[in-house]
Amino acid sequence: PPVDTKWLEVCGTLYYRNCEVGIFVYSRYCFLAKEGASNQRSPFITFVLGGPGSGKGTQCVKIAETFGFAHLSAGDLLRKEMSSDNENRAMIWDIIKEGKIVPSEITVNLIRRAIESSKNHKILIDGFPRSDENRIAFERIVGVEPDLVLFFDCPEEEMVKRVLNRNQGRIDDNIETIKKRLKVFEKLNLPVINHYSAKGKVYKINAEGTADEIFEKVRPLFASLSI
Ligand SMILES: Nc1ncnc2c1ncn2[C@@H]1O[C@H](COP(=O)(O)OP(=O)(O)O)[C@@H](O)[C@H]1O
Ligand SMILES: Nc1ccn([C@@H]2O[C@H](COP(=O)(O)OP(=O)(O)O)[C@@H](O)[C@H]2O)c(=O)n1
Repeated sequence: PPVDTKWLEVCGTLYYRNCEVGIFVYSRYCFLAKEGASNQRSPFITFVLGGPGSGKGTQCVKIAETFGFAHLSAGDLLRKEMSSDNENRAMIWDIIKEGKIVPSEITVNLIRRAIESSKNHKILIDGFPRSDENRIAFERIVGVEPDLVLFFDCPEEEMVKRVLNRNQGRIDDNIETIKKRLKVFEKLNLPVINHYSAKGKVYKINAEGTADEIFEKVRPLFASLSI
């Protein structure tokens, strides 16, 4: 099992006082750690995709509330990184302002840490992967594939309208950046959806209508999962 250095120190100290006690405590620790590791359930991962403003975040909140999922938003993780003091903040700011895709290593590592620190094994990853490069980096770094991919299919005019009304003070919710984001979505994100469609993992939902109406189309899918 992974060794906790604090425990190693404790066992070392005990060992010097009384080697049998040290060995006993260490072997007991190893046994319990192994048991804990094998009891951990492997995560059930759902990628939630769709164009900017298609309603991914809104539906994720409802799924999380109703079905007990953890909601990890790639965009929120990047915005948090952008507003904290770190070496990547200026670069992330520039890329988001331009509607481009942040280097995969950065986003995947933020998601990996969020998955690791979540106690929930049912996880929604909202707004990721945005490109084949994102997808391949996730497979390499996190080492798993999604169990399910939700795709909110929404007409462009509706997405533009929603984003312009979002009113959250985001640097990318303006008409110039939205046009760029829509182009990036078509060029880089649709191939990811096609990749998972070919694997039979995509559940496509027409994202027109009210948020409640759309959730009624999402609900049966999650209600049918036995996880
Ligand atoms: N079905 C809907 N009809 C109208 N407005 C919506 C709908 N779903 C979400 N919105 C609003 O549109 C904006 C974008 O939704 P959001 O969930 O943030 O989309 P995304 O995460 O895909 O960018 C938000 O202001 C949200 O309140
Ligand atoms: N996997 C991701 C997700 C978001 N992003 C960046 O974050 C921006 C906002 O993403 P978001 O998912 O919060 O917003 P929407 O496109 O859903 O409105 C994107 O336009 C990208 O610039 C990224 O680079 N890589």
